[in-house]
Amino acid sequence: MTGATIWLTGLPSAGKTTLAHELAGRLRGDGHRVEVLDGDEIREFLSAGLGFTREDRHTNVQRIGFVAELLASNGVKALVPVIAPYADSREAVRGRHQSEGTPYLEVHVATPVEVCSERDVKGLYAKQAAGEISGLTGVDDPYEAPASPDLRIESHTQTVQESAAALHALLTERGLA
Ligand SMILES: Nc1ncnc2c1ncn2[C@@H]1O[C@H](COP(=O)(O)OS(=O)(=O)O)[C@@H](OP(=O)(O)O)[C@H]1O
Ligand SMILES: Nc1ncnc2c1ncn2[C@@H]1O[C@H](COP(=O)(O)OP(=O)(O)O)[C@@H](O)[C@H]1O
Repeated sequence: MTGATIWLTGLPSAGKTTLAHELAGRLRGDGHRVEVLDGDEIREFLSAGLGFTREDRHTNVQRIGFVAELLASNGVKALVPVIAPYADSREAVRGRHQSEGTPYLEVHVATPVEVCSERDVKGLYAKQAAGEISGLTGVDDPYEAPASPDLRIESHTQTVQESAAALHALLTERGLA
C-alpha cells in the first residue's frame, strides 16, 4: 500500500490529536498500516530536552518530519498531530518528502484561538492567562497559518466525525485511501 505523511498543524486544543486518532481508526479498519506521531510523546523521547524556542520547535519538527518520511516511504500512513508553527519548518519537511517522492499532505486544523482557549484540553491557556507560563502558541508566541494547505478543517463548526470524514475524503481523492 502507498504510504503518506499527513501533517495536522494548528494551535493547542485545535483538535489535531483527536482527528489523527479518529482517522487512524478508520484507516486501520480498512487494512492500512498507520502510526500516529504525537507531539507530546515525541517530546518525551526523540525530542527530550527540547523546549519551545523557535530553534527548538524547528529541530523538533525536522526530527518528526524525518521519521514520518521514513515510515511513509515504507508504506505506512504517518499521521502527525504537531503544532509546527513556522512556515519554513513545514516547508523543509514538505521538501524532504518531495525530494524522496513520498506523498505529503498538509492539513490546517483551523480552530480559532478563542475556541481553543475555551476547550483548553491541557489547561495551558489558563496557565498562560495566570502568568504561570509564557510563549504559548497563538497567544504570546507566533503561529504562521498555512497559506495553501491541502485541506483546512473548521473544527469549531463540525463534529469530530464530520471533520474526520473530510480528512478521509481528501485521502481518497488523492488515491491514498
Ligand atoms: N509554550 C507552549 N506552546 C505550545 N505548546 C506547548 C507549550 N508548552 C507546552 N506545550 C504542549 O506541547 C505540545 C506542543 O508540542 P509540539 O511538539 O506539537 O509543538 S511544536 O511543533 O514543536 O511547536 C502541545 O500539545 P497540543 O496541545 O497537542 O498541541 C502542548 O500540550
Ligand atoms: N470537529 C472536531 N475535531 C476535533 N476535535 C474536536 C472537534 N469538535 C470538538 N473537538 C474537541 O476539541 C478537543 C481537541 O483536543 P485535542 O485533539 O487534544 O487538540 P490538539 O491535539 O490540537 O491540542 C477535544 O476535546 C475534541 O473532542
